[in-house]
Amino acid sequence: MKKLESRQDIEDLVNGFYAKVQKDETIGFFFSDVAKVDWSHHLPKMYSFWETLLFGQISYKGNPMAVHFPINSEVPMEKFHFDHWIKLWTETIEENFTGEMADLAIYKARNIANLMAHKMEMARKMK
Ligand code: HEM
Repeated sequence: MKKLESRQDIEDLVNGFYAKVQKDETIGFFFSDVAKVDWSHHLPKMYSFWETLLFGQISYKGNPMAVHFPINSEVPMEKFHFDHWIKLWTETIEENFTGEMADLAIYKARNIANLMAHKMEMARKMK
């Protein structure tokens, strides 16, 4: 199987992941109904986000946590949503890629998702 090693690989991975997300019954509605995501903006942002995290190519400058708070105040983003997000991400990687970078992409996503789940829960408690 292929190593995760180029910008093109990241684009393929991100496209594959969000194709799953869009038709997913557990988390798809956050994108289509709650945030009404413009995919032509969101996807390139996610390519850069992952390129920055994995290859240290600083192409993403943003605050990945911040955009999720307004979504969370409309519809609670619960731990099980994040667990499901991780499941889809891990599946997409394992179906297409192998090697250290692929493992790192799973590891980093899991850390961020867990932190994000915690922050969303805290934000709901502060209300
Ligand atoms: C259930 C879990 C998640 C849901 C439903 C979700 C949903 C969304 C939505 C709807 C947006 C678009 C916001 C907008 O443009 O208005 C977004 C942006 C984003 N998400 Fe998530 N997300 C989840 C988990 C994650 C995780 C685990 C990560 C990181 C590993 C992540 C990283 C990002 C980044 C980098 C952006 C773009 C931020 C920017 O605009 O600079 N998300 N997310």
